[in-house]
Amino acid sequence: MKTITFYKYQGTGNDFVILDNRDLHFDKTNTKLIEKLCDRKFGIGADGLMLLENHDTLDFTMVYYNADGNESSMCGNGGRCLVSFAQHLGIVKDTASFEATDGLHHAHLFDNGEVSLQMTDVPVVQVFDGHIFTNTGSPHHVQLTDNIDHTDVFTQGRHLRNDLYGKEGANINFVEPQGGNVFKVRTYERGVEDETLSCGTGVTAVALAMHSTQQTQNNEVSLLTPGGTLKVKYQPSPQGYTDIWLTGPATQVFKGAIAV
Ligand SMILES: N[C@@H](CCC[C@H](N)C(=O)O)C(=O)O
Repeated sequence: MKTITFYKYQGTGNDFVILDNRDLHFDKTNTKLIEKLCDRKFGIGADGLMLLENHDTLDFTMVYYNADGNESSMCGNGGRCLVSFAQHLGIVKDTASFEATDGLHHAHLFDNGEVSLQMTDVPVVQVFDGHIFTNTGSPHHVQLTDNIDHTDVFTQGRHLRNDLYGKEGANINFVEPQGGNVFKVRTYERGVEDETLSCGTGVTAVALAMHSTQQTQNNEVSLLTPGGTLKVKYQPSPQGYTDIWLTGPATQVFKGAIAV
């Protein structure tokens, strides 16, 4: 029987199966297997699966799949977890540089287990009547709500993801300002097709959306998600937002082997 050695990580409750694929042993075309490994009843269980692979000039390459088994766009919490995994493997110490689907990322690792990840620059934040749309490495819809604890994120998120964004979809974020520079956020993720406990590119989109619509004047905000607190820093400019950093915990949960 064949087994796959895996690691399970979580970043503010957004959880991932991670495989060390530096020897390229994993069959990336096996969508069904990726979906099964992420299945919470028939597999390990996760919001997504990542491969850590070699890179010619940087520390490593990140390959990201959603829980539905399909390769997707950037995952901010996943990127932070993969940086922590690279440190576990001894590939990096307290800084890292890697390539993901949206380009080059830099990261810092701190002694308290937090990881800061530089996100892609965001040239455009589109403000519509009732919502905001931006791409922070992944596409995000941001919508204000006045009772986030009682918002039906699954039903409303699924509806918006399908009816407004079609087959390609988008991630749907609900946000409620808490006063000061603090915002409560809940996210429906495409590819998971459910609410997750936190979404890194999602809270980044929320931070930029709140700044663009003058809900905050600050360059650093705290985002309270069901899985914990993340911080986003950014520099606004006439060209959009640059120097964007996502910071929060990234934790190894366990290591295991699964029969496939
Ligand atoms: N959880 C991620 C986002 C993962 C990608 C997303 N589901 C998509 O397909 O756009 C994050 O932390 O950013």
